[in-house]
Amino acid sequence: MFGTGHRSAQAPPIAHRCQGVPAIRATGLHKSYPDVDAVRGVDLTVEQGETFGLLGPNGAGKSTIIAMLCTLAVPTAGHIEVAGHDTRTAPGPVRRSLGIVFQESTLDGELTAAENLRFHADLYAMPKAGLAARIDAMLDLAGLTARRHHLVRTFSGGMRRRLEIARGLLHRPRVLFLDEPTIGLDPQARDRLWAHLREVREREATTIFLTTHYLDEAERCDRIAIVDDGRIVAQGTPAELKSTLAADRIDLRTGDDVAAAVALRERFGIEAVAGPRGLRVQAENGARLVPRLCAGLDVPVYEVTVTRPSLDDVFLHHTGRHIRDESGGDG
Ligand SMILES: Nc1ncnc2c1ncn2[C@@H]1O[C@H](COP(=O)(O)OP(=O)(O)OP(=O)(O)O)[C@@H](O)[C@H]1O
Repeated sequence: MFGTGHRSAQAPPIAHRCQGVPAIRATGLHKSYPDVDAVRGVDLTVEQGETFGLLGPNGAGKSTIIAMLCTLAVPTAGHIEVAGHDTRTAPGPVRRSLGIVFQESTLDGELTAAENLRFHADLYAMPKAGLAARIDAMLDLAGLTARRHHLVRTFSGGMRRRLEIARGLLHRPRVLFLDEPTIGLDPQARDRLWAHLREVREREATTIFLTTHYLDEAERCDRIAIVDDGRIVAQGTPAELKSTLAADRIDLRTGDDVAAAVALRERFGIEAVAGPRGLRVQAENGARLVPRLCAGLDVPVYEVTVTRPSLDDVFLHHTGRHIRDESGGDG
């Protein structure tokens, strides 16, 4: 289990005290198993206070990357620093600097919410002074003050996840790692969890590093790395990544798609393909083009939709595949 922490339970969030050192710096990460090279040359830097997401389909290597960053897996090659500590030479300080929320719950259902937190405090040898107040604060952050004496086995999936986050934060880590934090939650519970993560970030000043295969969750991160087949294929803010794809998608429902396709080719030099609603074309500045397109077609146009590039388009651009086809995730 993770090592002991001897900071005062009342100390301010350490993220305020160590400006300048990246929360995470990983270079040349590789992880090979006998049958598969799960991670094949990953470099990433996460600044303090960022919410950073690894986006990728199932099997892309996200959990393996997070496991190496958390010292739970030893890299085959490469170098990692968490909060300035080397995971190979200083695993203890690294472990004290991080909190982890795994995909599978590791709470004890036969203990109450408060008992689960106290158990964690014992594991981390947190000092008794200020501990009760810290537990109160974490239960308040999780919205579970009224349920503090209830057995965890009576909690909903969302409540458990919030309690796990509270537990991960109890010892004031500099980085909170979350592996697929919303897996198994319904859309409302997912939304509530994201609101919760925003509050965590504001109140605790913690760097948040998460994995997801949901495009809408990746959109909520400050920066993301898109992972496929053990490699990072693109990295940046969601807006930056989407801006690298110039073309918008325009879907047209017309009175005569064949005639419209001919007119688009002859008058605008645009090749249309069959789309879900009729015709689909790709073009820069779709919103500006639409009035000209409609005026230039001799057939009735019943419906036009312009869609800006999505992170799925970015994934498609870099890998030739849709992320949601493989993950069953949303769009
Ligand atoms: N302990 C292990 N032994 C052997 N192969 C493994 C091990 N852990 C992961 N792998 C393999 O490494 C590859 C990457 O798996 P990983 O779990 O990191 O992907 P992921 O992106 O997190 O996917 P998921 O979202 O399904 O967890 C997969 O091919 C997986 O089968």
